[in-house]
Amino acid sequence: MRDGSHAIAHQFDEKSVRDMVVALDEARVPVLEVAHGDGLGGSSFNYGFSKVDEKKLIRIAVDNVSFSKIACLILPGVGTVDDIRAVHDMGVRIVRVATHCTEANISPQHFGIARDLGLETVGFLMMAHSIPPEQLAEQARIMADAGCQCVYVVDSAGALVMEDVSDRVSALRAALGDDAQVGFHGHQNLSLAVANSLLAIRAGAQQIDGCTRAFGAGAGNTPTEVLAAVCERIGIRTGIDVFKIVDAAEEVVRPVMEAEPVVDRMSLLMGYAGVYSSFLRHANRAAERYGVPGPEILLRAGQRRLVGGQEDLLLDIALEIAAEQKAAGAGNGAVAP
Ligand SMILES: C[C@H](O)CC(=O)C(=O)O
Ligand SMILES: [Mn+2]
Repeated sequence: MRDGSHAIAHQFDEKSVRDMVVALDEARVPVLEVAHGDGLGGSSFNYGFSKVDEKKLIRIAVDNVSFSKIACLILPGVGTVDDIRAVHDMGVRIVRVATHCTEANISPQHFGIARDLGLETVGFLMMAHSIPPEQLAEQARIMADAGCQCVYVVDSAGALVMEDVSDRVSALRAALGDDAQVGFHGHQNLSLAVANSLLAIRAGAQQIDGCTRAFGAGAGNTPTEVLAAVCERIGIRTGIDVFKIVDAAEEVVRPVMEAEPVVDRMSLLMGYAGVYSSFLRHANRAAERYGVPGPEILLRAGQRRLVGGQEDLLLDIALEIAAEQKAAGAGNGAVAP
């Protein structure tokens, strides 16, 4: 539900969250993540305002599970340690601290406080395609040393291709040993999220993210029901009830979605150019507002290696393209003196 929040511009209401939580809990999904798409405190001009306060939605989630643990994501600086304390008091069991993959050094305070509160901890190294495995492993070590119990390779752009995933997971496994588990969070922009998740499992990842019906940013995330079915076919026990998750995906989650995430020109280019999946709706809006091509915005965002938090720079790029278009238009048909 947290990544799905991006796909509906953070417009979840109470009923949708309640219905999804009940269905996923019944399907025995071990962890359910609820928050604004950009984590606790994400509701803002830069990221987009939530329709319903995330704390209300988190309360609903906590009150409606009997099996699943509720998790919240937090980006240090977007959310604060007070948010961690608040969600702990509400009954959240897991805190997932997300940083850009080169910035693990902003996470130790958050892991420390979460562990002191008795929360389970997960670290999210976002845009993991943008640095090599050994460097990613060094960043993972910073998180583990700070008390993180599972460090994720986060393919925010859906840009990792097969061995790109297993090499990163293996590097993290080697660097972390028994100190922390390794996880994988995939996006579908190159249609590889399920295959990449299997490769992550084979390389030793113990926690894998998914979204039923792929309901997440960009072309969506690893579809949980597909991954659960595939795992069952090849003898990997997830504990998820395949028939119940398939029903939940079709009957409960799909009706909440505005549209099915697809690999179309925009989302494919995100995977191709290594662009943060949650930029999709922001780029579409900027393209429409300034009358410029969305794909061009994404390609330039990739060239500039924009990272999460730089959503406002998509507007700068759109304005730059608009200015170029105007200059080219003014040049056309001009008569030489
Ligand atoms: C805050 C981001 O949306 C986290 C995430 O899901 C990703 O980087 O992917
Ligand atoms: Mn994501």
